[in-house]
Amino acid sequence: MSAPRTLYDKIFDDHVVDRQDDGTCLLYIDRHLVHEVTSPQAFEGLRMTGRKVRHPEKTLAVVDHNVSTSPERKFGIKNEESRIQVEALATNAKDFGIEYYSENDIRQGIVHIIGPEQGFTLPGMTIVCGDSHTSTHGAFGALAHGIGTSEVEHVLATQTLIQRKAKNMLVRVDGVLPEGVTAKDIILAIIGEIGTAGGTGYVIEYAGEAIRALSMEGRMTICNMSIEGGARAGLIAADETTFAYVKDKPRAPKAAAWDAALAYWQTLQSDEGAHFDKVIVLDAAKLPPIVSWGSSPEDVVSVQGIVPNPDDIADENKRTSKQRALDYMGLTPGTKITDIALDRVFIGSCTNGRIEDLRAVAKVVEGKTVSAHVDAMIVPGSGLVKEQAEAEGLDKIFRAAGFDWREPGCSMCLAMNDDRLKPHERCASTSNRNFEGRQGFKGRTHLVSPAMAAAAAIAGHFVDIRDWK
Ligand SMILES: CC(C)[C@H](C(=O)O)[C@@H](O)C(=O)O
Ligand code: SF4
Repeated sequence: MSAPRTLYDKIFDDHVVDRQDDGTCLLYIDRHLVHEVTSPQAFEGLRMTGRKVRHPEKTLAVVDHNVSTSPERKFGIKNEESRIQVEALATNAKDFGIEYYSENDIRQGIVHIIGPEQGFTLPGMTIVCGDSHTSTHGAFGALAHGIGTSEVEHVLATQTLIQRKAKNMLVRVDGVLPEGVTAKDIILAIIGEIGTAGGTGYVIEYAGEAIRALSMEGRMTICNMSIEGGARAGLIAADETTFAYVKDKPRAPKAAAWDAALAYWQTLQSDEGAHFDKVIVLDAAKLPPIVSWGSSPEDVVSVQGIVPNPDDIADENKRTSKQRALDYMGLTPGTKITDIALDRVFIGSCTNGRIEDLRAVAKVVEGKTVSAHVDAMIVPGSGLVKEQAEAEGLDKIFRAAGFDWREPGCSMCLAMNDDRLKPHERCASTSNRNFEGRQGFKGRTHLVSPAMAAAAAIAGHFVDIRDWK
């Protein structure tokens, strides 16, 4: 009998093409997603050396970061820099024979939303993209992680990647989530617990009753933010929920190929007794809705809490950095989280821009009105999410409540397109990063779940969604 292995061990082993004595491995890559920001130099590299893309059919390109989310975008991108980057990807995709979703294609959207929608993302695969939030795809029991531009070129040319094995971490979330508490709150709580460096050198497998109970959307939210916890990737073993989501997706295997794939996918679980180098256990029943107060995703507190006091921190470096975060955020220690007033609300991103997120928002805001001093926008993660939301009449609910309903893209998750905060504007955001300047120069970001962002838009300040009527 061979030693018990983790899910990560199994997927890794199944993709090793070559293993050197020092542990350096060459891994086969099943799927490569490409966006406009990290690919131009990679394609340029291929051109300069006269190389082709090894497997165009295992590569999919989409524009997301730079696209405008205004309906006007069908008349062309105004911003010169963005237009050049978007046009470069269109040209590269054409020249190298790669399927490409332009901003006018219904299938366009954030790279980590469109992969799963198309069935391009499947269990057991190795998936890479020149983007840190590639960890999202781990929700399907796939080994998925971000790579740099030189690695993008390497994968384009060879369909392989040089990797060393990471360590195994298990995060087990037991129990049942209380009403109003979501996948976003679970992952924010985990990052609050382990810190942004807690996952460094690890691949995290999420397991336990609360994880099993999540939809694919919720699982993607969790795996998406593995990177904010410092991990190389996040994984959730595929199960009936996964198979039901994947089945009949455009690129999923069909007929006999489906049966064969399913038989393999069902073997992809951590074995009983498999070794994890680090184990964290959380009780879902004890989790509150969470709000970030600082400029790091680990700066989190319960919505019922207060802005913490850096003076209470013993470590001097940490104290200084948290004081700086408070100054940046314009917050005073001791302020109740529910007393923090907002200027902007952003609902979207690859963390929370899927249909289930929009349904949760609609449930909160139906028949209500956005606060007079809040500017609130909702950005579907893809054209298909937008189409589905509109088929369900969600756009009407959003518009009637005073939300701006936009075209798909990364939008105000990062200040790389027209959607951004003005200096000192304070925003409740469903995205994943709250670094200084992330949503715009001197902008102030508070990370929350979609339901919490929706309630904050209506009330004009944070409210405990568990009390929402
Ligand atoms: C622009 C891109 C390279 C970047 C990433 O790698 O994550 C972006 O998607 C982000 O979320 O900061
Ligand atoms: S939505 Fe945000 S986190 Fe996701 S890929 Fe785009 S910029 Fe990165």
